[in-house]
Amino acid sequence: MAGTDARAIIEVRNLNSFYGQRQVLRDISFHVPAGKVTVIMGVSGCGKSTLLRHLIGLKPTGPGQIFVDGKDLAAFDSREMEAYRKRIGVLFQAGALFNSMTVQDNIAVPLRVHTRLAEPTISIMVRIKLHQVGLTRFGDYMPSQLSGGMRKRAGLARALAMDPEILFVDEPSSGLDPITAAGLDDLILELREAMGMTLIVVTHELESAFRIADQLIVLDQGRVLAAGPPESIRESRDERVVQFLSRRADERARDQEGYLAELLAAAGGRDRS
Ligand SMILES: Nc1ncnc2c1ncn2[C@@H]1O[C@H](COP(=O)(O)OP(=O)(O)OP(=O)(O)O)[C@@H](O)[C@H]1O
Repeated sequence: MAGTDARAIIEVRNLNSFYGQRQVLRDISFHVPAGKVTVIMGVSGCGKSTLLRHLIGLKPTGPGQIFVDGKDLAAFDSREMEAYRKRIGVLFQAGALFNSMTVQDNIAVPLRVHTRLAEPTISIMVRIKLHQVGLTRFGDYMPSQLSGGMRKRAGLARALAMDPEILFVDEPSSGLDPITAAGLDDLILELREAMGMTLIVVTHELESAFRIADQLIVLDQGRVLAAGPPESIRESRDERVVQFLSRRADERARDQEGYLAELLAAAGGRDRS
């Protein structure tokens, strides 16, 4: 298991996934070690977000299985699923904050929905989370008043509100400048160090992936291309892995929107000529 002796908290076994007739994940298998950072990476459209949706129980599995603490996620009854959802936190790509609420009210949402804690207790817990993500002074700000990096941190604070054992993070660095992105990576590592949290991070950012991962799962067209500790991926002689790593370096600054803009500019240029 990726060169680590940690217990597997999640095991994915021969998972396949479909949207209608279209297969997007093929025979995916890997372990998620407890208390470590597992990074799922790959180019856009390779199936990272779909895999994440399976792992958090938003998309039914099959064929194939996902085991949580040895128990098949597909066999969870509603009570077990609710218990699992309480054990996990999710930071979605866009942060998904409620724009009409202050940052502190956003963070309080899971506590108000899932617990019967009194308001003074909730207020203390919210302040702890704000402190944890470095936003102590920004509790009464509206999301629109925050920078992109601060919004991500606020989203992270909300994902941490219930003190999850497992935290899923979708594209932490997307839309952030490199320094802000590195700050978020440090925060992720701190959660592992200080809280012993299990983290599963989805990213297409090579640099960030290598900085934070204990284990890397590289997806390519819905299959696991390589899995293991970062050093074993970096040293891999598998031609497809080498190609993937070099291609990613070339494409670092070229996200989908940039690519589309280039195409449109090129088409515009042709029209004018
Ligand atoms: N709801 C859906 N219905 C149909 N096809 C979908 C749906 N969601 C994703 N897909 C397709 O499944 C494939 C995998 O998508 P997915 O979003 O999992 O990839 P990804 O690696 O997360 O991409 P990105 O980095 O761009 O988010 C893509 O071809 C996508 O078009």
